Amino acid sequence: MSHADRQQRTIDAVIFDLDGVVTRTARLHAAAWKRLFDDYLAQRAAQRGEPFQPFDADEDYRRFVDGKPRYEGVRSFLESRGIELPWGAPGDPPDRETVCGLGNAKNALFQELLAQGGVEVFDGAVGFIRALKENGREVALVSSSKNTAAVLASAGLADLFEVRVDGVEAARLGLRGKPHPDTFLEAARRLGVEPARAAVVEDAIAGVAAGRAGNFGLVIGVVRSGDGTGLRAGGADLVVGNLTELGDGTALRARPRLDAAALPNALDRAAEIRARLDGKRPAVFLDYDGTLTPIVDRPELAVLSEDMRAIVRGLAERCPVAIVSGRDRADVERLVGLDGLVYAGSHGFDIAGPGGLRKEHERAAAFLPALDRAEERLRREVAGIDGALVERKKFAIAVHYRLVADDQVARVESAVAAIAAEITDLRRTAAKKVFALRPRVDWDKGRAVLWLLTALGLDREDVLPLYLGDDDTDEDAFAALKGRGLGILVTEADHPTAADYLLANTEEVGRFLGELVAILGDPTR
Ligand SMILES: O=P(O)(O)OC[C@H]1O[C@H](O[C@H]2O[C@H](CO)[C@@H](O)[C@H](O)[C@H]2O)[C@H](O)[C@@H](O)[C@@H]1O
Repeated sequence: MSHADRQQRTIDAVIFDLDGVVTRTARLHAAAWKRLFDDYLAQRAAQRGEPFQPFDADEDYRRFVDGKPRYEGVRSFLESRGIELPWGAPGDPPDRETVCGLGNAKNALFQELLAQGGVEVFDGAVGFIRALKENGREVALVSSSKNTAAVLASAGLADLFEVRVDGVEAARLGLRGKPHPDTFLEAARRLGVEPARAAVVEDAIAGVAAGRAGNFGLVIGVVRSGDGTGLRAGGADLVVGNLTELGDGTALRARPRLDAAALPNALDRAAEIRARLDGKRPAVFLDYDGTLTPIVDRPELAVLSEDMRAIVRGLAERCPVAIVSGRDRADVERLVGLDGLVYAGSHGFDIAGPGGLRKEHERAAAFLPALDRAEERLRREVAGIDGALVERKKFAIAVHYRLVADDQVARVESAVAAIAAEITDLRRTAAKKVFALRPRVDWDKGRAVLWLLTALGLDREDVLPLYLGDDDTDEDAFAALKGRGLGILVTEADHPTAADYLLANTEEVGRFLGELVAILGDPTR
C-alpha cells in the first residue's frame, strides 16, 4: 500500500470512552476517590502521627486513577504515596484494608453519588454518535468502569451502543486495562473492523496511549480543560474541545502510524535529545537481550562485552540505571555483573536495587504453583522436539525455538498453547523466537518502569526517563513513557512501535550510551 493510500483510509468505526467523553461522570468519580482516600489517609496519618496530605482531585486523579480499572487505580495512587497494601480479593468488604477493600469502598461512594446527582451528558458527543450511525459508521463503547450499564441507564443512553466492552467484560475475559489496548481491540473485533480503520475517542492519557498501542487508525483526544498537550504527547493524533468540531464524522481519515523505519535514528538526533535533557537529569532503563548484547543462538551465550559493561558502569556513576529484562533477575544480574544498578527480572515482576530496594509483585507468589505445573508439563511435552529449550525464571517460563527446525515450530507452539489453555492463571506472550507463559496479572515492563520512577523518587519534572529495548515486551515500556520520556527501539526491522527513536543494533546502543556518558560529564564534579 502506498503512502498516499494509507493517508486516504476511511474510518469505518469509532470507539468511544464513556467518562469524560460521552458522560461527565469523571467529576463523580473524582469526588468518590477524594472521599475514599482522604478518609483513609487521614486515619492512617492519625494512627502514625504523620502529617495528612489529602488526595488532589485534579492532579492525583489525572495522574494515578483516571481511566484505570478500579483496583489498579487504588494501587497506583497508594504506590505514589509509598503505601503498599495486600491486594485482597474482589469480595473484600469496604472496610478491609486491602486494595480490593478500598476499591469496593470507592465504588459504594460512587454509587451513592450517582443516585444523588444523576449523570450529566455531553450533548455534542451524543449528537456526533447519532450522526455517525446515520452515516453507516459502526460505533462501540469501551470503559474501565464496572458501572457502565448503570451510568448509561441513568443518562438515558442505554440503547446508544450495541457493542460495549466495560469493566465487567474486561474482568470476565481477563483483558488488561488502559494504557493497554486490549479492551479497544476487543471492541474492534466485535464490530468486525480492523483497528487501522477505526478511531478511538478518549479524554485520558492512558486511553489515548491505549489507542496508539493498539495501532488504531486515528486517536482523537477530547480535552475538557487545559490545552491538550498531555493528550497529544500521549499519542492523540488530533485534539478537540467538543466532538461537534468533527461534523458528522464522514471526513475522518486514518493517520499513518509510525513504523519503526520512519523513526529518526537517535544518533542523528543528538542535538534534539540534548535539548530534551536540558535542565533535567536522565534515568536510564535498559533491556538486556538484543539491546546490550546481540541476539545469539542460546540464552547462556548472550554475554555482555567488556566495552558495554564499562559504558553501563560509567552511566550508572552519573545517573540512575535500571536493567529491565524478561530474564530471571538473578540471571541478568550475574550477566551484567555491576553493583549500584537496579535489576528488574521476570518482565518486571521481581525487582531489586541498591539501598534495599525490593519488590516482588504482590500477587506474583500466588502464581508459583501454576508456573511450577506449567514448567513440568512443558519440559515433558517439548522433550522430544530437537532444539526446543525451556528456561524457567522465577515468575515466567520461556520456551525457545530459535534452534528448532522450521517444520517443528508449530509443535512447540501448540504445546505452549495447550498448556496456556489449561492453566488459565498464566497468559501466553511471544517475543523473539520464544513463547512465554507469565502470570495473568496487569503487570509488565511498562508498569515496572513507572513503579521504579515513583519508588526511586524520579517521578519529577526534572527527570527525563529513557528506555532502550528491542522487543515486543519493550513496547509496554515505550507506551508507558509516551510523552513523558524517550523510547528508543533497537531494530533493523520495520514494524509499528510506540518508541520515539531508533538505533540499529547493540553497537549503536554502545555509541549512544557512550555519548550520554560524555554529555553527563565528570561524575565527581
Ligand atoms: O527482556 P530481555 O532482557 O530482552 O529478555 C528477553 C528474552 O531474552 C532472552 O531470549 C532472547 O535472547 C536469546 C539470546 O540472545 C535468544 O537466543 C532468544 O531467541 C531470544 O528470545 C532470554 O533467554 C529470555 O528469557 C528473555 O525473556
